[in-house]
Amino acid sequence: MIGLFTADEVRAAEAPLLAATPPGTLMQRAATGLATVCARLLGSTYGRRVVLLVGGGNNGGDALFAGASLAGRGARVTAVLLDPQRAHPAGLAALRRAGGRVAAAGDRGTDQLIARADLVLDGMLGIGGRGGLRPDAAELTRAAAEGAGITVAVDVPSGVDASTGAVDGVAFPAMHTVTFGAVKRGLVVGEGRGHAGRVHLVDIGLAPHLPPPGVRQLTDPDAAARLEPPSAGDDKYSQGVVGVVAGSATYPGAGVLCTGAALRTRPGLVRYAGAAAEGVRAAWPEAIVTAGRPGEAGRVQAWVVGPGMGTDDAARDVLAEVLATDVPVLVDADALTLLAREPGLVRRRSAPTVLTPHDREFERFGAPVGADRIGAARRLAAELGAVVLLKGDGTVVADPDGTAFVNGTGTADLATAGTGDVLSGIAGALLATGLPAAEAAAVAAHLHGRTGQLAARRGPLIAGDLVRRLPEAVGRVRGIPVDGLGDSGA
Ligand SMILES: NC(=O)C1=CN([C@@H]2O[C@H](COP(=O)(O)OP(=O)(O)OC[C@H]3O[C@@H](n4cnc5c(N)ncnc54)[C@H](OP(=O)(O)O)[C@@H]3O)[C@@H](O)[C@H]2O)[C@@H](O)CC1
Ligand SMILES: [K+]
Repeated sequence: MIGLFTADEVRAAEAPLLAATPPGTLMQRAATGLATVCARLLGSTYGRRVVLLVGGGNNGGDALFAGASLAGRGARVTAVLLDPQRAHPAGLAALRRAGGRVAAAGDRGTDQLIARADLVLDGMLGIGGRGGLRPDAAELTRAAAEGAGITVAVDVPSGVDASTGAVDGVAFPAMHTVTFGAVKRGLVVGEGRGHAGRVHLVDIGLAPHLPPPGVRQLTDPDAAARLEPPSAGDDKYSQGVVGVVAGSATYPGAGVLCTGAALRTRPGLVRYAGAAAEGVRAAWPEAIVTAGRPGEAGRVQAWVVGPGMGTDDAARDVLAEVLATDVPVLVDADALTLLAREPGLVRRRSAPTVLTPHDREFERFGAPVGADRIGAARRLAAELGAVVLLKGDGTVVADPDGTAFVNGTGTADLATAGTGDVLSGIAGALLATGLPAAEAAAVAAHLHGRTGQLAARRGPLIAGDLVRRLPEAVGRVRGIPVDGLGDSGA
């Protein structure tokens, strides 16, 4: 698992390390790692134009030392200083010694310099940044956004809140972020995720000083460890039976997608109960289908309730019936709308409940998501005593006990009708296996994102493609090579 940390946690961890190492050691480690990544991105350094955007703190110091290293390898490096009086003196001296040039923000020609750069390094502000970018920093950021060069952020893209990912106004649009010692939460969640690009972690020796992470990201091996294949003694019941209540007679699609996703994730046994029975039976002869109530479907180890089921009184009664059971329940879509009117239905449960809102559904529970997505998901989870899977850029899963996950997989192609129904089916199947609810939700988000990445490689995807590609994606997460895809990366 990858630990995700706030700026304060990183600062606190740095303190003993700074005290135990000679002055400047950590910055040298950071700058060396940064220069290595930049050189790799450039391919060759000789003659390449590099512009450093340099703020008055240590983030600027990192950029200056890395720039000195690139200048030493033949790159044509110019530092643009936001505040010439406060630029890191030793870093500036190192850059000058290596043959780098220095300009000030606002000098004539700075915009053209940035526009023509092969690589723009953002060392304006890191974990010391507060609030929206000041006008001069915002101006340099705009120039970098318009240029054609590779954009690399030092530690954190300037303008992104390192702890929450919030962006107030503009922020540096990095294709790559080279971060030091620990992955900051703001690089993987909310608006920050889109500004950070690919994240490269440079080891500066911080790990032993970091607290146990309260927020984590799953890797493929973490997900694989929770997607155990059936063993020789398993039968169709022992893998966990999942029940699905989704879709309506007029719109059976949600029931078909949700049931299909559950079957393809964990093909033990799926029971369907509801008005889309006919459509589900036709699509999935493997499922056991009833047009009756959930109580008539037979015993299950987890329920999925909500997608496409409507919000009328009958739907409300079905939801109440499912929530009155003593097994884990995943509540999605229409059932979230109903639950927001009657949150007591979930508070009185003893078995785990997982809620899977997007932002508008979340807001129905009383307050908008706001800029701190992890904080918002944790608040609602604690309030309702339920796991909250908040969909979005960097889907957040929050457990009522305070632990949380931020998903690291996925693609913008997943923003299409029915993909949420698929996620619910995957998560329901994993809940039925007995995984702790927050882990089931986090693994489901991971697998759903990987499946989307896989499906999107062959062109625009629709939700049904995800269902079809799920077995391949499970194999891939487990590290089994998939024929015909040409590489192993996502
Ligand atoms: N500590 C260590 O051992 C190590 C630290 N490391 C590096 O140091 C970084 C942290 O350095 P830091 O603490 O000096 O703060 P930093 O991020 O440079 O920002 C402060 C500057 O930004 C300015 N500024 C603030 N808000 C602003 C705004 N909205 N708009 C515009 N400007 C704004 C602020 O101005 P001021 O408010 O003081 O006027 C000040 O000039 C960290 O991210 C990592 O890169 C690595 O070398 C590894 C070892
Ligand atoms: K930065």
